[in-house]
Amino acid sequence: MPEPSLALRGVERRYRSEAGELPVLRGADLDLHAGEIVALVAPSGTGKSTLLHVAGLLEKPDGGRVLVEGRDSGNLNDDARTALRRETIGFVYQFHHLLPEFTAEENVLLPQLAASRPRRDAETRARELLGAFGLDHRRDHRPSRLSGGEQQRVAIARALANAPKVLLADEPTGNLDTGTADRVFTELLAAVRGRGLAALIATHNPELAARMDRTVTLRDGLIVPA
Ligand SMILES: Nc1ncnc2c1ncn2[C@@H]1O[C@H](COP(=O)(O)OP(=O)(O)OP(=O)(O)O)[C@@H](O)[C@H]1O
Repeated sequence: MPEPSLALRGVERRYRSEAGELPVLRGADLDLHAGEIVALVAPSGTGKSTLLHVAGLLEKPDGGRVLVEGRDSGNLNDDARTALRRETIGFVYQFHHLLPEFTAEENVLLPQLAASRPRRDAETRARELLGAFGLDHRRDHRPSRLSGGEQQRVAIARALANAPKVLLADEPTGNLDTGTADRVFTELLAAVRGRGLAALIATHNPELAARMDRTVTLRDGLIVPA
């Protein structure tokens, strides 16, 4: 078996507050291989977002390890971890999180410039990606002038901008009406499959989960088959 694109090994995450300590992840394990799309379906408050943020190197685990293509993120300083995240992981949120003062094209361009891609290459890639999501005519629009479905398509294009190996998504179509959600989700799956990425996608929708390769859930802070 080749090395997983993303591996969680005994990942722990707990939140501290005045009320005490809340252990959310208590030793979570996961292997996610290239070409594999996994649904994460679990009740509200069980830790899906926490898991995605830790897996996506946005939050550090309190224990255990997160390995991306075999590289242990725990051994890296903050800059190196940010660079690893930028180069290997794309993240799609429920609410698009696009930068409001920038156009669609600029939103897809900026992560590439942050990763030191030459501007001309980055512009070409941003246009290709927006074109692939049917957004040629929306390139120069700011997010507020886009529909919800268009905003999420731009967010997906942005997540793919640095050609990641792993795509993580937290309810990526949870904010859209049913018909739009279905279309955007179909496009997301096609983009992930076409690129052979490893993906972990949180959803509350069993029909969307059924379109992925397998489903996992969170139980008592562990990742288990659903
Ligand atoms: N920064 C934080 N500080 C303190 N507690 C937090 C923090 N983030 C999350 N929690 C708590 O940790 C638990 C898991 O939260 P998380 O957002 O990961 O759940 P979730 O499964 O994604 O929920 P939902 O489906 O409602 O989005 C919840 O009880 C939440 O209140």
